[in-house]
Amino acid sequence: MNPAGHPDATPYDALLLLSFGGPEKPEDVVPFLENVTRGRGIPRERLEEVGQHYFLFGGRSPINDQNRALVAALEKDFADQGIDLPVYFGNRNWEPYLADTLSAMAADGVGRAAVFTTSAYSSWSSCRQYRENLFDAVAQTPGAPRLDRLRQYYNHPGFIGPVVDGCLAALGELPENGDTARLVFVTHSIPTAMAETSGAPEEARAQPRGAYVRQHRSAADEVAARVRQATGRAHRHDLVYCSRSGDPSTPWLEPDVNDHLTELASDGVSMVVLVPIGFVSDHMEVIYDLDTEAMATAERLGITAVRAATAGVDPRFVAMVRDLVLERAAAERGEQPTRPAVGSLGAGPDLCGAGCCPNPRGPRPALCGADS
Ligand SMILES: CC1=C(CCC(=O)O)c2cc3nc(cc4[nH]c(cc5[nH]c(cc1n2)c(C)c5CCC(=O)O)c(CCC(=O)O)c4C)C(CCC(=O)O)=C3C
Ligand SMILES: [Fe+2]
Repeated sequence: MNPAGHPDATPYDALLLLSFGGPEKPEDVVPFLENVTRGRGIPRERLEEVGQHYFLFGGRSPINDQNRALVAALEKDFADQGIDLPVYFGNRNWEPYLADTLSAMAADGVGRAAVFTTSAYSSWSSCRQYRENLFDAVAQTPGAPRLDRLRQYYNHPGFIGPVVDGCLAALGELPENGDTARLVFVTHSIPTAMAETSGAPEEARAQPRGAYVRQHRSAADEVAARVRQATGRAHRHDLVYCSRSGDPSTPWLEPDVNDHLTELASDGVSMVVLVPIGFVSDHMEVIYDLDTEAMATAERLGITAVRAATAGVDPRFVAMVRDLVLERAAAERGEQPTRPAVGSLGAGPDLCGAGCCPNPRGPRPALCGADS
């Protein structure tokens, strides 16, 4: 608490919401895809296919609107709590670009900011890549603020709670309250080599499957256990993948959600809840890859499927962001804050471990690590 009795966000002057970005009109789609895939060796056919997903939705991804809604919810939450902290928004791949946001922060006199990313898990793609982008954007911005990326939150109760309620609501929409439904947890596939090297190197040696899969399993197990507690029924659950990209000859995490549904149908499963455990809002991977493609697969197979809600702007998720800011602020002041985490993996570190989640194309400087 500060002298006015409000929670103390010292030493921070601002919060930066950092996200992926998405196109907002048809003319944006191709340049957006070029931004995302520059130097990534993604085959032309895959790009054309993904472009079609965006055009199916009028060339507009919902992700930026969802992030603007999160910014507004955070501003209101901070105001209600008496926390005087402006909230900025920047993206890796589309407007508002991170570097432009940092310039605006510098112009506003922001000296130090906490950074919350809309990506909850460890891997190069979902964590270190964001930190590399932070390094690059700071390097090109005169007077850029000092930035502290907030810790991973895949196992924070403010994330798990809304996902559990999303599952319960989805079960309620199924016949017989979904009593025989399978919980199918879905996340973004990544190359298996990237999954294996995700997390800190010493962690990877102890647990060779990598932090990305381990963290998802932990979150999925925790959600399933809480659903069981609430319903009194044990639903079997699986972790599967969507949105595979890249060169078809490179192995990526499997099974794909559509293949898995086919497998479930042949095992006689007739009801499924799709749980987008890897995503925090209903962006294109959710509304196309799950709501459009996987739902069509389920229908073709005679499976009744419902998709569980993502955290979005659930008040517990918004409060989680506030708590992570205050927790880190306290730690930076030399205090020992409590660090909420559910499941067996514990709260992640404030600074990513040295050499964690290596870039498949070779080392690049990154902010917010023990070796930065
Ligand atoms: C782990 C992960 C997350 C979750 C964590 C996080 O959120 O960061 C995520 C999120 C997202 N991915 C998104 C969009 C795309 N991802 C692509 C390509 C790729 N994703 C990858 C991984 C991930 N991606 C990877 C390894 C590639 C291959 C290229 C590369 O090595 O980087 C491509 C290229 C076309 C294609 O799919 O091939 C697009 C268009 C959007 C925006 C959605 C919207 O617009 O609403 C979001 C939130
Ligand atoms: Fe992606």
